[in-house]
Amino acid sequence: MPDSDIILEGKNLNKSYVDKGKKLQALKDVSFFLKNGEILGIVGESGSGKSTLLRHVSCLEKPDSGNLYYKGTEYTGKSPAFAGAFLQMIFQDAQMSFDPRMKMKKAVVEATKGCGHEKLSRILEAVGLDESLLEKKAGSMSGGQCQRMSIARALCSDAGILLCDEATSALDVTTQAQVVALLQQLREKEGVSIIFVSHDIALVSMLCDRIMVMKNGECVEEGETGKVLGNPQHEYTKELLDNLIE
Ligand SMILES: Nc1ncnc2c1ncn2[C@@H]1O[C@H](COP(=O)(O)OP(=O)(O)OP(=O)(O)O)[C@@H](O)[C@H]1O
Repeated sequence: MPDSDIILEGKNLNKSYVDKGKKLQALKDVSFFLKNGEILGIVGESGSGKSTLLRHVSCLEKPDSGNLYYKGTEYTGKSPAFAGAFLQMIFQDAQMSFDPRMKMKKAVVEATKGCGHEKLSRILEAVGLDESLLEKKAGSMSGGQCQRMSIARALCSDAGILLCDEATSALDVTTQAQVVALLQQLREKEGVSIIFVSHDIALVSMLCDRIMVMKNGECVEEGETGKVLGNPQHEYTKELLDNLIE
């Protein structure tokens, strides 16, 4: 694919935190790219910097150094609202991401600055939710329904990129499979591009076109899923795969 197919890019991102007087570098010169319509998986053990990277990509945090680009235009240091026009985060606990006092209809339409009814109906159908759920509040919906609704909310906003942070980790196996199938379908039918962060390498290998492996804030390996998993170059990737087989 030519470079013009790259929709999102991060170059040499660095971020340090000071915790109890100790400096911790959570991102060490991390670079990545996401092509249009691609699903990029980011794997790595707890604390490797996956969520930190997504928070930077979505402008919830600013890097100490490094640059972010959307379709070749730099957006480093812009606001989360600015980034929200082209990307949306999907979190692990979808229920918590909704105001418990608010009906879904208000929550979704408000967050998307008045998504029209026709579009909302089409998106609800695409994510496999009945329109009657719009009258419910988050507390009276299942985890799977809430996660689908949070994906619907993201799609209503016209963002073409979804950043999924352990988005299926809190779901039971059946619901997890349904949400994964939905993400694949959204990529095929709606051309959505996705970064899928997970500690579950088996799930990532099933869903993602490319994989990036993170360890201690660094990207240690990156490439097409089949190539990385079929012939891992880094010891850490080999370890992750060995753990999977055991
Ligand atoms: N605001 C912060 N202040 C201090 N340290 C932080 C902050 N945010 C993240 N960290 C540290 O940065 C490192 C990376 O954390 P991060 O949450 O990105 O890892 P992760 O790979 O997403 O882990 P998990 O899979 O458990 O979610 C961790 O050591 C974490 O404690």
